[in-house]
Amino acid sequence: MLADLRVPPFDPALRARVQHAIDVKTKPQGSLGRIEELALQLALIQETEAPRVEAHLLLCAADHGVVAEGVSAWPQEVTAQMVANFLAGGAASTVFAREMGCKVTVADAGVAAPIPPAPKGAPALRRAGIRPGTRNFAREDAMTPAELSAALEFGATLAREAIAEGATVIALGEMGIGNTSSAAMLAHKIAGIELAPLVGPGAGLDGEGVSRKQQVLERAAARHPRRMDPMAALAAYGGLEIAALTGACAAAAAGGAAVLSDGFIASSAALAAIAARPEIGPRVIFSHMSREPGHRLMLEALEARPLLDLDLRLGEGTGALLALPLLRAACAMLAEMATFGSAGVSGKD
Ligand SMILES: Cc1cc2ncn([C@H]3O[C@H](COP(=O)(O)O)[C@@H](O)[C@H]3O)c2cc1C
Ligand SMILES: O=C(O)c1cccnc1
Repeated sequence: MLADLRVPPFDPALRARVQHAIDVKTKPQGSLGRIEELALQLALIQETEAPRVEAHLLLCAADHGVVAEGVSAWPQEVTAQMVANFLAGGAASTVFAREMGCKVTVADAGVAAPIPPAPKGAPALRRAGIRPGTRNFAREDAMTPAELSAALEFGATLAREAIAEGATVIALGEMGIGNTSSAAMLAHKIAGIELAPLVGPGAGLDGEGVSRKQQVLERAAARHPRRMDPMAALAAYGGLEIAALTGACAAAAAGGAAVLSDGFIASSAALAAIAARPEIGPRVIFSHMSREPGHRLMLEALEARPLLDLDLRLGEGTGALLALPLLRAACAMLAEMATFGSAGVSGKD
């Protein structure tokens, strides 16, 4: 799926025009720092001098067979229960999405347990119908190549639908008990980062739990070569929700939308997409740096500078949602700020 996408380089003439438009605003050049960089990046991604933020969160959930090895502090059924909580609007991410005016698609990319009924009037749940959770990657590959393709395509479809409804920013959110284990394996095999510092507490393991997780992941890592192609790594160690987000990231980039990544797990999906197609990289904005220790290493490998550092360690797209006001401010700066000429301020335009 990723190999067929067209992701063109940015237009240098548009870059020069937008940079000039930013430089003649009534402020010392560069004084709005990363907000100026964001405005330029959004303009280049959206191919317009007037970028806008119409945000849509793709909240993909799935289960992980590797949870049988005791790698999470939480039981697997929490994934299904949290999906019901998303649909009811009571999770952190759905609260923040309402607050930020962000549309949400809740998607079951492969949840193992039955999802408790949602209240009347809840949004529809999108279902991939591929398989109820991955296989235990400590023993065998998590997915077959066909299951991986279906998960990538499922996420790509969600992104294309959101763009067709007007989204200009696609935010990545995930839920899946055990998915910090997948994310650590992906960073290890795709970016070549040492495994040990990528293994952290996730949703709340204690020191003993982290040691057990480390042993399980080291054993799992030995099943394959040290470095892997991103798609092979996704099939071997990925989650269905991570693969769906990889597909969504790639399709959003090809569709001219900005991708707003989230924490450790969402970033592993973006990492897989960028490793497969490096042209996607400049179209991804890394919203924040998670407290999960491996996230810093992953962002360094991607040469990415996150916008926020709020000690979040939740996922669900919460960091992406909290960064939306910065993207909106960047667009408003470009659209509404006066120039030295228009405001009669002594300057250089
Ligand atoms: C109630 C609850 C809500 C969550 N929302 C996101 N996560 C986060 O924690 C999980 C990953 O951590 P681990 O790999 O240690 O299981 C994922 O579901 C992630 O989205 C949650 C975790 C819990 C318990
Ligand atoms: O960084 C994240 O997104 C994260 C970290 C720990 C647990 N769940 C998610």
